[in-house]
Amino acid sequence: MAPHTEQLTRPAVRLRGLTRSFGDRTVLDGIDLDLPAGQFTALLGHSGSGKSTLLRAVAGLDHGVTGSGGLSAPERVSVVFQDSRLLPWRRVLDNVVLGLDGKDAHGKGRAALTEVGLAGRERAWPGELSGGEAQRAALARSLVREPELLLADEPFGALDALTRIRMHHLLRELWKRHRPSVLLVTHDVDEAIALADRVLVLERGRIGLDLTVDHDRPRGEYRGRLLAALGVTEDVA
Ligand SMILES: Nc1ncnc2c1ncn2[C@@H]1O[C@H](COP(=O)(O)OP(=O)(O)OP(=O)(O)O)[C@@H](O)[C@H]1O
Repeated sequence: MAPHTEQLTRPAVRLRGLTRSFGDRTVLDGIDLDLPAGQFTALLGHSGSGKSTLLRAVAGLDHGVTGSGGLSAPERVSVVFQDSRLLPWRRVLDNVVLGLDGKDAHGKGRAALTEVGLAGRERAWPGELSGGEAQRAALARSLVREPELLLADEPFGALDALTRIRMHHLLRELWKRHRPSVLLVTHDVDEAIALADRVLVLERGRIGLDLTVDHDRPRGEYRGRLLAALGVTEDVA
């Protein structure tokens, strides 16, 4: 990915009136949203609120969406899911460069694996990796494609707490270095505040809260507002 050279002016993603229904149930109800280029955005919401549906729409994977004003997203989009989706019958490096053209694909793949801390594991089989290592490999597979937009659907949801924290650092570092736009779907308010510069809450098919996070301010300020937007009180009897 090219180093960050431009200001956050040009929207990478632009949604106008994005609507998605399944039968008579409307899950996304006319969403208007701009994601500026290079911004790290997290999307929170209750289970079933439509987070993955929105992400799939932005990824161009859902042809059932409708909209009054269209949907635009960059050409180079990478998606990372909760499971790494590595092909078990291909070695790690081959997974990372799968489908990649160009004579230096393997060199780029090795560099990406080094960036995510997997140098030396190029010839391992996916089954030999831990959950965290597999997600690192999935991130390398995304990176090597130099995405303008990285979509991540609960990428750390299946990891233990310590591995999650390490992965948070890694993702934030990779983002700072390469500056793709990121849209991270998560259930975890603390993860959203730790990683993102903007946190959205999806509620009844709309963006119910749109919060800009200043990382120099105490996280508690944001935590309370986000939990309240999700209808959660912090008091434990
Ligand atoms: N292909 C589909 N057919 C029918 N209903 C669907 C389909 N995909 C999603 N839905 C419904 O749309 C709603 C939103 O689903 P979605 O997976 O986007 O929620 P989510 O916020 O990502 O949930 P979670 O946090 O549990 O992953 C759910 O009620 C789900 O059952």
